[in-house]
Amino acid sequence: MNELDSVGREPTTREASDIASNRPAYDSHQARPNVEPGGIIQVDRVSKRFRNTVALDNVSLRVPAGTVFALLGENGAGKTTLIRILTGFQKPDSGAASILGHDCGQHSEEIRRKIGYVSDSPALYEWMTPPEIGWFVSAFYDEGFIPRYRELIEEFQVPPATKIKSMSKGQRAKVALALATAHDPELLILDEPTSGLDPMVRRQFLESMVDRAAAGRTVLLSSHHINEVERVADMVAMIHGGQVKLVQSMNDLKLHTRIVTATMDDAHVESPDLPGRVLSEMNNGRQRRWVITDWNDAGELHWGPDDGVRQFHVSVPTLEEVFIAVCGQPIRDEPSVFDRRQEVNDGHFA
Ligand SMILES: Nc1ncnc2c1ncn2[C@@H]1O[C@H](COP(=O)(O)OP(=O)(O)OP(=O)(O)O)[C@@H](O)[C@H]1O
Repeated sequence: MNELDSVGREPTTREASDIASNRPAYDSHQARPNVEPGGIIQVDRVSKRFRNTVALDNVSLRVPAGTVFALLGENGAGKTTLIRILTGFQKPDSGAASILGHDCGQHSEEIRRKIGYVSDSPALYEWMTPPEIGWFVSAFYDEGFIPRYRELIEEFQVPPATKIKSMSKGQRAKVALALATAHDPELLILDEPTSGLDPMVRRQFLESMVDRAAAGRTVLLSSHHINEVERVADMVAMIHGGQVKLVQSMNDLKLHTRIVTATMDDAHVESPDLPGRVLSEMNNGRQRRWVITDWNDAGELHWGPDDGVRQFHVSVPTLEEVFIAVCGQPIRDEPSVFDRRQEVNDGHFA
């Protein structure tokens, strides 16, 4: 048994299944295979500056096939700039990016034909109805496009006779998603896809992303909704001030990230060694708090009076707590519904 703690509490495997059981019904993390990094998207040392603003600073990323990969960052972090570079709408100042082996700057048309892309404010022909716009866009794709598009429009319950200009934001978003996915792209890129949508429509969007990944497709999604990312993403890249601060699979985050809090004997005691990499440290007199990644399961804490530790406690952080530790500030979002911090380790000394 792979126990972490000093008092014989739950092993990591149990903890992972407990976490999964708190997930909403549409979450299919457990059903999906572990995908090895393959690099359907490759970003190498990309930088982009707008006058005095550094939008991207030496960003490198690999997005494995068959995953929902989330770019998580606060407003202005650089998410849209990265997506615009990937889709060829913007050129990097330096570095290189490729999708499905095609250079994003040189082969943007080829890339756009192969992928699906929904921007944060999709531009649709206002005077057209859903069938008309579908017919128009189908000219760029094979004959399978129209039947799949019809299916999606029906599934999303979009009113077929209503012109785009008379549609609600959610209905327009559904049309945009149907247009972006009817050619069954290997890669779907979504920039803030659920922003401004009502909960039902958001849920449908999230479900469809998870379904796509389950079918082996890849979804790159930009978001500052931590709770949504936590529910649907397989991997997350935390972006702050144009820099990628952390890239990790959600599984690894849960298994190998911990918060350790300790009360020391006195304020001057040196912090003891920790089995992992410290993301953040809070030192407030006798109270210490560390957010740690690369937590080594074998590295049980055996702290005691000899270490100057009076008592300590180990728990699994929420994604938001990891984000704050990594990026140094909270992300503006509604409270996470996936607040499932669990105690996995504590020890008390008289
Ligand atoms: N065309 C532009 N001209 C000048 N500055 C820009 C331009 N595009 C982006 N920026 C700046 O680059 C930085 C990154 O912007 P970006 O839109 O990529 O962030 P974001 O993470 O997508 O934010 P949000 O979540 O608010 O959409 C911001 O400071 C932004 O003001």
